[in-house]
Amino acid sequence: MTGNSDPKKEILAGIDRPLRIGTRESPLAMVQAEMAASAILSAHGWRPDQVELVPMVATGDKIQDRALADVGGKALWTKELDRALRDGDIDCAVHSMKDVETERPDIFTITAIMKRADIHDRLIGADSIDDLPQEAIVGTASPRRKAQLLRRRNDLDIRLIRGNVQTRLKKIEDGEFAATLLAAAGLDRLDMTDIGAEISTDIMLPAPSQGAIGIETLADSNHLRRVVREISCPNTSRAVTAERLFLQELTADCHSPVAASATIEGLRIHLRAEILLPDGSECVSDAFDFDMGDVAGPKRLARKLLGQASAELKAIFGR
Ligand SMILES: NCc1[nH]cc(CCC(=O)O)c1CC(=O)O
Repeated sequence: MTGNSDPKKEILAGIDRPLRIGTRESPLAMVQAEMAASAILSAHGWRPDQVELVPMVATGDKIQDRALADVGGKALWTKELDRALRDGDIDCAVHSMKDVETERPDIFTITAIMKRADIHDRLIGADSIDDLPQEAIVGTASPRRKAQLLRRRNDLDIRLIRGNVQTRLKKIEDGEFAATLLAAAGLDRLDMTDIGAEISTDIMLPAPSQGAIGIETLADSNHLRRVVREISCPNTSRAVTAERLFLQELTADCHSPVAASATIEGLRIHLRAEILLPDGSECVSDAFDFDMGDVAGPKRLARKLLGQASAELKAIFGR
């Protein structure tokens, strides 16, 4: 870096080609990448042609016949973007933070987390979980949603549903499933704001990081980090970091029956969380308040929940 001290100038000077933004190519991922792109453009006052989306297919998108929780190997949503980022084919990668493992290769860093959207889940196919017919077939690929549904309605017939948001909605229309659950954030971003009924977080606490979009860069690229971090929302970052530390302490991921939701209250973080048996027969939940910088807070909550769990529930988390 030269001694020239106008940071904006340095940033612009470094970009002798458009900023290449990597994304999965599902319709939702593309919308999210466009949101990141336009936020970067307006943060730096760039012209539209100074960013470029680079779409790619993730392993998780290719495998449609099984629950991803059953697929061996990790990084099902991130592997392809990781390779492109590592090889310099893209400058940054846009992810749904919910799908990003807590253990990431050291060469990457999550440089920005954008302002969070609605964290709720929405039920499609009925007005509420209690309104579902006896033994209704409900589609979900999420062990968390499955466990939370069964906890409230153990008569329900929960079956695997896969595919992107549009595919899943079609399966409800066609009557293959009576109902399904989708993140409000995804539906809203796809302009489906009037689809589905909001489920209270008391019934269905969301997945850690739900509703948050993150942008990853190489850890050693100061230049790109400065470009990208402009679009980070500090409070969303703090909340998502707390939820991810909780998840990490459990050695769990988005295929685990785990829910967590942090909110910022002044200089404190309020973190609610729960762990469940997959059949919903056990749910251990609690909430902690801790200071913003206290990275041990989320870990204490994780250990407290494990401490109250049965041997069977502990075993889900390898304890
Ligand atoms: N695992 C798929 C996934 N990852 C992120 C979202 C929604 C968007 C978000 O939470 O930001 C979804 C779809 C869903 O759960 O309905």
